Amino acid sequence: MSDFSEVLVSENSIGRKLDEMAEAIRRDYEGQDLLLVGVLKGAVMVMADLARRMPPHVQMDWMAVSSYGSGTKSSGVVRILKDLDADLTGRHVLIVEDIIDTGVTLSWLLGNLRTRGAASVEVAALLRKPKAAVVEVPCKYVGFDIPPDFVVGYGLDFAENYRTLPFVAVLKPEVYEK
Ligand SMILES: O=P(O)(O)OC[C@H]1O[C@H](OP(=O)(O)OP(=O)(O)O)[C@H](O)[C@@H]1O
Ligand code: HPA
Ligand SMILES: [Mg+2]
Repeated sequence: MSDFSEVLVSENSIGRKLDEMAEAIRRDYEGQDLLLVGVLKGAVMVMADLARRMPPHVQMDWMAVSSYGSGTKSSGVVRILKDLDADLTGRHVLIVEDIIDTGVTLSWLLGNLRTRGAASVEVAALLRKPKAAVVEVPCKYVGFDIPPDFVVGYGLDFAENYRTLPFVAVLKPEVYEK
């Protein structure tokens, strides 16, 4: 029996949306020094696919933060597990995220990165759950607004599983309630 109640965003729709987002980003940052900051682990897929649509002087760096642990509810406490290698002074930074759910992670991360002297700090997120927002986060590039269900796939996990799926699906509640 499938663990999913529905495929919410297909592999093809993700590809087409990333084409649009990448074009907007390329246009907005043309001729500027752009650093993409991926938030591990969830943003691995979106970062890899977005970065491949960027010109060659766009750079990537990674930060690992975690607030969900192995469950489906935000702990509300964000921990840095790995910090950036890059110095952000004077750089245009675009945080790349898989999902904005409560907004707690990004709101904390924006606050943190904005203290590091960057020329600008903006956000690109593939998914956003407007009805789950606890904190409003300014997000310049959004792929899809989705309902407040727990989703997995394309980098998103439940207890580290399902990240490898090429699509985004709604996880049946009986999978995480057992
Ligand atoms: O808007 P929020 O409610 O804060 O949720 C969004 C964050 O939660 C997930 O990360 P998680 O903490 O599960 O770590 P992971 O990326 O390693 O799965 C996701 O990748 C986002 O970073
Ligand atoms: O819906 C979600 N699924 C997986 N990880 C998440 N982290 C925040 N929201 C989610
Ligand atoms: Mg997670």
